Amino acid sequence: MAATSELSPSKILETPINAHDSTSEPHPTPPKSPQINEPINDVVTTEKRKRDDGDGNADEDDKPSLHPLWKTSLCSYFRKHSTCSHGDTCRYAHSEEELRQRPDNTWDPTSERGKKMLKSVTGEKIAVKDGVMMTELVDEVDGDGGGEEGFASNQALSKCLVHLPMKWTSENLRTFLNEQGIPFKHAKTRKGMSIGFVTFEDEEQMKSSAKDLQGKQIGNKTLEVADVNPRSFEKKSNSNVPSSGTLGDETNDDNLVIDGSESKKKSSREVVTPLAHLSYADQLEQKKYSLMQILKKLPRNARKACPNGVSVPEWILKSREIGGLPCNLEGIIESPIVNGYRNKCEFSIGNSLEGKVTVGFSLGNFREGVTAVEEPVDCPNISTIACKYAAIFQEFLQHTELPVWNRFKNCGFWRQLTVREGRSNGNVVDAETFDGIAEVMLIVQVSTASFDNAQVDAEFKRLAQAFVTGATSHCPTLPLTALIVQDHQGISNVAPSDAPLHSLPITAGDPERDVNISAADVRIHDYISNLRFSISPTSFFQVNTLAAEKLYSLAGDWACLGPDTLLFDICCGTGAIGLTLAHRVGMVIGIEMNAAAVSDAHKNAENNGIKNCRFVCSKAEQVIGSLLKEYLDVPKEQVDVPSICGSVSDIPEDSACPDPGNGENASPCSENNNLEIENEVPKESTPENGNTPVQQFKNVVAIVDPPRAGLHPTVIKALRTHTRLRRLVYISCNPESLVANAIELCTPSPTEMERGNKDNRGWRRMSSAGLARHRAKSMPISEAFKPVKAMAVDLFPHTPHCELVMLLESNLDSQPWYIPSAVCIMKLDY
Ligand SMILES: C[S@@+](CC[C@H](N)C(=O)[O-])C[C@H]1O[C@@H](n2cnc3c(N)ncnc32)[C@H](O)[C@@H]1O
Repeated sequence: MAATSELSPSKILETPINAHDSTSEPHPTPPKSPQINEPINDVVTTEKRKRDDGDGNADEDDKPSLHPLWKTSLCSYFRKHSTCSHGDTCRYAHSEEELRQRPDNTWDPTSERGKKMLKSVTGEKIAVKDGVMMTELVDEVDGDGGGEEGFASNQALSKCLVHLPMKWTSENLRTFLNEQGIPFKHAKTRKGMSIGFVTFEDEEQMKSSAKDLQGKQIGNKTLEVADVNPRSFEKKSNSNVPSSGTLGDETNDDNLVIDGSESKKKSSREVVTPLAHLSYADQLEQKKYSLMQILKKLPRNARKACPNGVSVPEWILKSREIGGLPCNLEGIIESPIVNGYRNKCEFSIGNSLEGKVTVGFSLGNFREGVTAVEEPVDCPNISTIACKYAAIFQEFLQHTELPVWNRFKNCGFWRQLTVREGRSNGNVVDAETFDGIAEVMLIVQVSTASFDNAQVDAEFKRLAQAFVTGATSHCPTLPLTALIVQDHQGISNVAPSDAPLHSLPITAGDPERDVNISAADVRIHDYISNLRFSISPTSFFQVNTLAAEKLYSLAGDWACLGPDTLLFDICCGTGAIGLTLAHRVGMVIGIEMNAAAVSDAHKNAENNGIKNCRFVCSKAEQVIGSLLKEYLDVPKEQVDVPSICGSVSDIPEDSACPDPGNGENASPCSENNNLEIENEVPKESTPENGNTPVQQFKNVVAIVDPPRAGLHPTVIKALRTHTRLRRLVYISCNPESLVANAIELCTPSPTEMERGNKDNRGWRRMSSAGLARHRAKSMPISEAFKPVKAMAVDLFPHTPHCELVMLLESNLDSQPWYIPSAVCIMKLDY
């Protein structure tokens, strides 16, 4: 990879990107060098590819000018024909062995390794290629009985097995070892994790068994064997071993670190900012390439899902001319700042590989056996201020009497630190002086259950004092606006939005200022497009404010807004999109399930003097139908738009629809948010009282910006089937779910509905695209959208993530089946 980072940006941009996939044949001509912010579609022609690598005979190491993507994709021509006229000089790999890893550490998604990786990512199981780095107390390994002596007393004769099937019990593991003829003394698994612990009779048995087990296949998983070492650092007196009953029965000798090979260990920089070793131009190139690979799934899957007897839409046919893409990917908008841009950082708390209680980033996935936390050293996306507060907190934790959360035992006290920053208007943050960062909110997540109130209160006082002293003793003084404690008992650190919050006084004993503001009133502020935004502790706000400004204005431009426009801002958070675009439309309806964010949105409208917005607090799937009906289902004579069959709210919520492919609900929601419609802004502009007659909105647009899982099927169905909604701007930080949702939105309807197509069995094993194809079949007959254009906006420099924006439009007249009366009959049929 050294050659990659040495390449100059201009070199990269002059070098063609391989974007041909297994469906494009014969060999495509590589596109003219794509420039940042220019269309980057690779045109497929019948010409042969030109070589760009001289005679192609030199060793890879001797080729500093090689494209970073050299041999990082499999040659589709070779795959199909088992031959390729370029032979060894082909820039695409002819075998899995020849295939190189991409600079962002991913593999060609069509390769075996790529598929494996994709599977593990979509199933939320991040592969442990980084080794096992468990630094927590693991003496009580299993809860499923066995009655055996724990292995803690035999650490020297124990090994940790990684990549076991998650569901295996200790009995499964023991059966497996017996079947494989592996002798052992004890064997246990850990519930909810893919690791197990095996203790052997003696060293010789351990060595030979470890050798036999290493690399064994269990299903599609490859077993890894890691060491279990006593944590010598724990032998010293450790103030983090609690005096309370929760962890108090541990002896220091029971503290273990399970450790993979040295060579595999990663730094927090590599984990958090895996692209940081590339120049920014190269990073953008990487992201475009990855996005293109994902976007190609849209026409492929929509074609597959296209019903028999219905002609394949033009956009799918044309996709071959643009390298298999669904529409032009118009480029990628750079982030205005690339370093220290994050205004929100969540720091884990755990033991470092050296055993020190550390506030920083986890080096991997807990379920896969990685618990080590390392300081946020050299992570260029993290602001200096956030690192300073992490360091202050880490120092505090060295002397606290309360224990750090233990993920094995689900007990402990200190769990997580979140640092949120607010800028002053128009300021680009200066990493050294903190100029531009006007406010900081610290949120410390704890679990107070089973701890003595008096002790907890005393610790909170010391904590507040530590932050105040740390902030004021720094030169220049660090801003500190609020200190919040979030009390959360759950297994993972992801707390529900209604987890109790308490505000701690941070006034350094100044009685004048020593009033405790209620946590519900605590906000920090930031600016987008000159509007001031209030942000509550749990409200979503884009982490890169300056880049978000570009994202929102792009979405507004593509939405074709005007005074006649009714804009639905779906998943609106604090109202950022709707409010920044409110001056360009007649009215905004924002929908958001987080009550604190909706309250922020109201405040933000009021504080910025915006009167044409209404914010509704609910899950979008629960209100989208009734809102569309309320605003759009007006008598025919009032609206100059063909109307098919009335309201989507007539469509029952699809309770039979499975959850998104990852097994999670599309929208986790705290119970108290459901279906509550909060006060509207402004009251007098709602249609019920007639001040804003609904017929004035000739143009109806939705901008959706859902969480990573994408939109709920009910929302997709409502957006697609409402005849007045013809333009949809989809913003997503997860292009996979955008593509999956777009498959449902863009696949043509059959001429008549298939009956009994609700068999969702097996959806858990489906890819998100497969599931979308399946769902597309049960979409009521309706006009499909078509992808018009797409553009990326880089909100996350140094990481593989990127926001993707896609414009989808529908054109009712172009549908051959569109005969209003006939359609109505079909709909009734449905
Ligand atoms: C990616 S954020 C976008 C927020 C906002 N558009 C912005 O740019 O700041 C997604 C938002 O969707 C909200 N959300 C998640 N599921 C939802 C649902 N089912 N209905 C409504 N809002 C939802 C989250 O609370 C979060 O505020």
